[in-house]
Amino acid sequence: MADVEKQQEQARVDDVITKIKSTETSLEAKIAEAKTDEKRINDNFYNDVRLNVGSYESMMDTALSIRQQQQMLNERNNSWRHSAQQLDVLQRLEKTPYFARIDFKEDKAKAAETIYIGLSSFTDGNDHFLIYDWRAPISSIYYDGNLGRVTYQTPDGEQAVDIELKRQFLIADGKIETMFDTQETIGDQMLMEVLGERADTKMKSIVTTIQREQNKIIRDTTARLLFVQGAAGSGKTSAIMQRVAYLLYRYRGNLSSSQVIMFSPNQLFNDYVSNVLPELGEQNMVQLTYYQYAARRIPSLKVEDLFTQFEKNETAIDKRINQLKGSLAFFKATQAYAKGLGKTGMRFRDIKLRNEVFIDHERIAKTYYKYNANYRLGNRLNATKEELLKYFGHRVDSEMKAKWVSEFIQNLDDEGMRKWYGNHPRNFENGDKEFRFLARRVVTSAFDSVRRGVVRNHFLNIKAQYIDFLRQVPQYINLQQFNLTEEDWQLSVNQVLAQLRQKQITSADVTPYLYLYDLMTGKHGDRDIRYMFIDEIQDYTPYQLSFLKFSFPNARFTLLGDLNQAIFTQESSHSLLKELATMFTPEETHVVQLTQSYRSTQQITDFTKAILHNGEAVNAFDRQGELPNVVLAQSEAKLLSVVQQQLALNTQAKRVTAIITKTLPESQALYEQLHAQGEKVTLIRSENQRLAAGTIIVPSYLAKGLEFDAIIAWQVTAANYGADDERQLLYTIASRAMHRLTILAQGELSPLLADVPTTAYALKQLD
Ligand SMILES: Nc1ncnc2c1ncn2[C@@H]1O[C@H](COP(=O)(O)OP(=O)(O)OP(=O)(O)O)[C@@H](O)[C@H]1O
Repeated sequence: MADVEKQQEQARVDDVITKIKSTETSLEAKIAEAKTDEKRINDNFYNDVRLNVGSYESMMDTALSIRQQQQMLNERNNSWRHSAQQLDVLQRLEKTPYFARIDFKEDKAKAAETIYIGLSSFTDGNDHFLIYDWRAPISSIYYDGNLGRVTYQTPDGEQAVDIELKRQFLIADGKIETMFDTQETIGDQMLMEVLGERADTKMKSIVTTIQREQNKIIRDTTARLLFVQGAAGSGKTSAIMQRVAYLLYRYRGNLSSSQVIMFSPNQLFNDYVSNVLPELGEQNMVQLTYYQYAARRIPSLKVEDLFTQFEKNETAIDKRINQLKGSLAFFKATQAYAKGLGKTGMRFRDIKLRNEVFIDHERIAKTYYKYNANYRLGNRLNATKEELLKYFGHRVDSEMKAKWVSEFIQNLDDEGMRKWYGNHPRNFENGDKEFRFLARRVVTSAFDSVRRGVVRNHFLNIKAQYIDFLRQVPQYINLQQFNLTEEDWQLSVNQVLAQLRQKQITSADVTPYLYLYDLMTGKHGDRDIRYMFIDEIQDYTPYQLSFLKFSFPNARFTLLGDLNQAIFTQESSHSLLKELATMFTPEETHVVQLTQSYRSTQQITDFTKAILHNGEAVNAFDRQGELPNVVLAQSEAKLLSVVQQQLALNTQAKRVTAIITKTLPESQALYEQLHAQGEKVTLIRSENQRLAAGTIIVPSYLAKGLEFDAIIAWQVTAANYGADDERQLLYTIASRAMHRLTILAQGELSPLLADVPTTAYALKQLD
């Protein structure tokens, strides 16, 4: 491109940066002022507040004045925080003001308009846009169209324009490093440059190179359920991070990041993606794992964690039972059972006070079932609680006459009196009234655990109820359909009972347990959450998804997954899609399939996709690299030296390596050995760790969703990956590699690699 043109563009960049800097200066002044203001209010807080606690009226006055001061403080605080956020964005813009330019015509007869697109919009003093936010409606044409006629969505409907020029820039520290005009949607050149970079311990945003299909996901605002099936490395996770940023922009003022939740596969992954939104100038949404969500709701039980779930040995019957417990049929059975509880069968516990029955379960049951059969469980429960509290009140009244109460009050010293009166004024009409006041306080306090028990539903016996439900499941579900006998089933219920007695619950039981409890108590879920994102959807059961839909009734769902990578639900993952289809109506469901894989070189993608049988489509991106290596050795010592050699090679090529083992004990053992040899490696043993820079060793189930320059897959043997249901796991492991893949096995290689063409890898057999 002509140098003149580059100079002109650079001159514009310089001009925009000068304007950005000047806006920064005025923002800084504004922030300083708001902060000083805040400090002044804070310092004078108690001088400015009228403190008067003499009478009730003057106390109200004081409270009001405190509230006013508080409000003033909050306003100042908000204002400088908002400005600080703006400043943060400007500081980013100052380094890279924009990455694209588009020239287009709305009308053939008119002159072309030029816009520049960057991380955020920026206007000059006259409200003239110097930079358009990448999320603005018009910016969509950068991602969507080729040159020529294109249309884009605006809040007022579709708009058509003719694109005459599309120019991309790489600007660093205010200097244009490269710029080129492109015919493509987003030039391959730019994408190639980005993809050739090294992996990082933190995910990066893809804002400059979003692909057309991804743009569809990012900007979809009409679906209630947006389902994305995407091959490994096709940018599902990247696209949802961008989508959150988009939604926060599109609904600014009406949607806050706290109304957006993302369920992710593990904590390590949360840490991995934690920089993307801040990089885009937005706050992170709420991120949690399903385990955290469930465990937080039942603090009294120990919920089976990821490690146990993955490493336990399940029998074929266990697997079928879990499949049943994850099905929609089981979800419906829970509903049907709960409905039946409106007539009979609710289990109640006595409410006790110091080991004595205070309200016995029969009284509770009688109260509960005296209401009309049409009453919903939640209303029935509330009415019961009201009634029980009334009864509690009567018991307090009669207890006030007890001898211990008058003795207690008579023996109170001044300090004790003060405590029982609290803030209550002591102007009683007569001594009798005063005594009754104190007696009520004393008795209510003595009975307080009973009142709390009523309010907090302690008289419900959820454990017994859940077991009762499980026992009755054969009445609702045909066990034969799940290839189970009545005996298999009842034996499994005994196991659940034993676990509950030890205050434990498996991941297969925790969701039905919570759902049953919610139905019993009439809980309606969290209505505040507007958007739910679930990544790695293939590891969820239809039951869990239905439960999440119930728990977040006002949320729109974006579900992302790769049916090729189901590591917990394996064979049932393909029926998931069918079951999903029944959860939302077809009109409100959008399905997008991403088949292009961006993460890995063509050689790695071709190798990994050959591991799959009847898999979902995967297309390699044309980025060339080495063939994957497969090395076989007879002894572990030999294999270990191969690891060391490969690590040295990778380091030399400035590639960071992750060694992935199947299980945690294997990771630990390998770590010990490498460590003893003086290798610098970090063992990732729990999801609560952070990803370290340098070589890491990680068990397979923690590597979900992550990516690394180079992968060494340890012990890909027939013993470790022999069964067909480990195919998806092996695929997941291998597809983490961006540039290099090494597969190692001692003895017999996994038969799951048998169908990979021998031309797709380099084989070395050591003796
Ligand atoms: N449009 C894009 N521009 C640049 N890089 C991209 C683009 N799309 C994806 N990538 C890169 O490809 C890699 C894989 O993306 P991502 O992790 O989002 O894929 P995924 O579909 O979630 O993968 P998996 O299911 O295997 O975990 C990342 O390095 C990401 O930055």
